[in-house]
Amino acid sequence: MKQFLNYINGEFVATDTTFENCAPADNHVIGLVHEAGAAEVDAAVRAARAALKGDWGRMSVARRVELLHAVADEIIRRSDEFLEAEIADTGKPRSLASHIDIPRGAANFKVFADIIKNVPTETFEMATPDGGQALNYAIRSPLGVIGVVCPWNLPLLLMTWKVGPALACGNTVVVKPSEETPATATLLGEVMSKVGIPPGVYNVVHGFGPNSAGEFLTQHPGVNGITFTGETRTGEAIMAAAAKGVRPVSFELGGKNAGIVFADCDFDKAVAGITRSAFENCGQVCLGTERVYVQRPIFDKFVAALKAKAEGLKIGPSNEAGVNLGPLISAEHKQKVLSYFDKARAEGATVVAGGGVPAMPGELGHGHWVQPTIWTGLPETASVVREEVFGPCCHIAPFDTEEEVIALANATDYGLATTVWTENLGCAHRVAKQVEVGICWINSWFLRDLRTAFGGAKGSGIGREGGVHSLEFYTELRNVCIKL
Ligand SMILES: NC(=O)C1=CN([C@@H]2O[C@H](COP(=O)(O)OP(=O)(O)OC[C@H]3O[C@@H](n4cnc5c(N)ncnc54)[C@H](O)[C@@H]3O)[C@@H](O)[C@H]2O)C=CC1
Ligand SMILES: O=Cc1ccc(S(=O)(=O)O)cc1
Repeated sequence: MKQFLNYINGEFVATDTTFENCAPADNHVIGLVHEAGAAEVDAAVRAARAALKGDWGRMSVARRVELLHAVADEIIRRSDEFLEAEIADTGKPRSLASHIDIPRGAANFKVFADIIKNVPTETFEMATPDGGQALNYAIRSPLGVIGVVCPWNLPLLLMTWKVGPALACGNTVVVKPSEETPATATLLGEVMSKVGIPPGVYNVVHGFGPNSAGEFLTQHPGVNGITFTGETRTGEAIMAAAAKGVRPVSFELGGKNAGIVFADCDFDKAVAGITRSAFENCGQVCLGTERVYVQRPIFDKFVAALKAKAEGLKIGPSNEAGVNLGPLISAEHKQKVLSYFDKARAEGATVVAGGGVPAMPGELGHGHWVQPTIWTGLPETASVVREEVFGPCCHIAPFDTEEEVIALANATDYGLATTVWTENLGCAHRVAKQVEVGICWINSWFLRDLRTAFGGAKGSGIGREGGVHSLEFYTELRNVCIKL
């Protein structure tokens, strides 16, 4: 049976406590994950600290950049292995993982290596009170040992989105992958060894959150900063842990994102865009659209078109040709999503599409499948309109005016992303300016340039990462003032 080991100080480390890693598609056991206890987490943090003072800490930026490019190249060279590992762990369609997860996993190393190579720091000349001059210039130093706590929805992509810039800035990392998806973080350990990243720079500790590796890592006093992607409630627990020692956090949390469709939109493009934003990755994307607001003149036509799209999506295993929708990540998450399906019905929803569990053949019957689901007719106070479901579902409501839809979009504690569909650029800009989110897409969704700022407003996060914004978190900026 496959064993998923911790990766500490350049070595794969087994422990006595293991748990099963199961495939979401049919629930078969993929392998055993070796859970890190407090001792292993401590060893990983100590190794990361030692590496900061060793070869890695002394390395030139040029050499660091070279090594990170080598990491990216090695991921691409082994992309079939990464792809198989990611598909087994998540059950997502092969087409999705091969076009998004794995290439982005590699790109995250190259892009941030190039940014650190090219980004300047500021200098200011100043007059001094004695009539002389002084020169200020800034130096960026690594923050130190970074704890990286990851979710399961885009395991390699979201982990490297943190590890790439952290290492580019000269930090060392201890990664805690989600307990649901241990494979690609472990495989990345092999890549790090192969290309010559010094021991202790990249460490992986497996396990759960509370009273396990996640908590041990975030409470460890040797961790200088914590970057986390996951649920808002978990963010609260991690923030409490980070308060001890006043350590900085960067949080990418949940969302309840609105899609806004104006009557003057390019109808077919809007339908295709909302289909993707609601159902891609089986709705398990923090940027996904779970609330759709459609201007009244095209409301009925839009609902009918989205229903046709949802019912046309092919549900099935990763390797089947033409599959659009995989399973949910776990039995527990399926229960959560189905409980929202029940609540929607109980609160008076009209079920336009789906609403249940598809019949799957053979062993797939043990998997965590749900139907793409659309509701209408609910008030804004309904559970599935207020709370993040993180499944393949959306509620569609009509609106009349621009002002009204902006108020509807903003009436949430979250503030991650919005997608707006209109041919009127003036309207698009007015909406973009007023929606309380970190990311606003116009006539598009999940179109990412890694140099741009990414993060959530309100309850959807703290801080921005991406491009030079990542440097703000992963480095300490020191001003040097020389009296000339
Ligand atoms: N804003 C963003 O960029 C993204 C946000 N998410 C959010 O993530 C959620 C789904 O991911 P999940 O993995 O279920 O999130 P989660 O919050 O349950 O778990 C995320 C990670 O935190 C760890 N963890 C849990 N409790 C912990 C604790 N007390 N201390 C330390 N670590 C702990 C888990 O083991 C896991 O590695 C959704 O709510 C989604 O919106 C997911 C992807 C991106
Ligand atoms: O699911 C959340 C999510 C998806 C993508 C990205 S990014 O493209 O790496 O910015 C971040 C979070």
